[in-house]
Amino acid sequence: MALLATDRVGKNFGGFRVLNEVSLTVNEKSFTGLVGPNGSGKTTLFNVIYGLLRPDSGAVFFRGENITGLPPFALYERGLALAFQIPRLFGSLSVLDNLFLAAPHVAGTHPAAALFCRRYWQTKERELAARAKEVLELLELTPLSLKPARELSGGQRKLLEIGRTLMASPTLILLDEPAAGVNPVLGRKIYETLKRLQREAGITFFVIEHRLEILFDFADQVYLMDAGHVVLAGTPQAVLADPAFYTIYAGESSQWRS
Ligand SMILES: Nc1ncnc2c1ncn2[C@@H]1O[C@H](COP(=O)(O)OP(=O)(O)OP(=O)(O)O)[C@@H](O)[C@H]1O
Repeated sequence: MALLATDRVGKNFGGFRVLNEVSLTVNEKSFTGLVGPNGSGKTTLFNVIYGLLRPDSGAVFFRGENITGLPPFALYERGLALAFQIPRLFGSLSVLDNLFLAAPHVAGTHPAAALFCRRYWQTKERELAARAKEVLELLELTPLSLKPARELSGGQRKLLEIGRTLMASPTLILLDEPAAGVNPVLGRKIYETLKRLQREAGITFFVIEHRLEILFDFADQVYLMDAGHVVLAGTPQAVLADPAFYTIYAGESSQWRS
């Protein structure tokens, strides 16, 4: 069943067509990859899905609901989270505090709320602590809980960024290049963790990746974009067996641009 769907999404930047009638679906509990050469429109599509950009045409559906143009916080609360390529962490705060700050439905510390809803906040805090503990265990970051985020290695920061998305117990996580900037062994380890989350927690992943040699070992389904179009879709094996894949990666294709 389709958890996420884009229906003929179009986006122009100053007369340049960056997304052209992009229609795709991400099935529930799948590990779906989005690949394509530089500038093919992958990040723009993620930004449209995540409400960071408004499409010029078309629509985005999440669990059957039209979410086009909804802001990121509204999507996060619905179970759709995005992990940025460059982790957006608070460097001087601990790993644990970075997780706390990512939790949804935290309305802040209004004095009236603190005074009159004490029991509510105490329960809320206990729930948050339990969730953070779970997330740290899932990502094997427990020993680093109290370390300031700026002292983490590149790979650990990526895991913490993913951990921040997990605080909302999301149904779907969009990931922009989780293996970028880390060595191949760590890149694979990150993917193994994601795959475990897919299997054990039933989380759906939609992942942009340039490191195809890693992604293709983990994805169930892959979309290939070129010049703003989806040009191939299928299992990694099917995509690799299609001559169009090699033409595009040889940089010969721009015939779809309009
Ligand atoms: N805010 C913007 N204003 C103008 N043009 C933009 C903007 N964002 C992206 N573009 C252009 O849109 C095209 C698609 O960019 P996008 O970042 O979506 O591609 P991508 O497939 O994610 O590339 P990469 O793999 O290099 O990250 C590029 O030509 C880019 O220069």
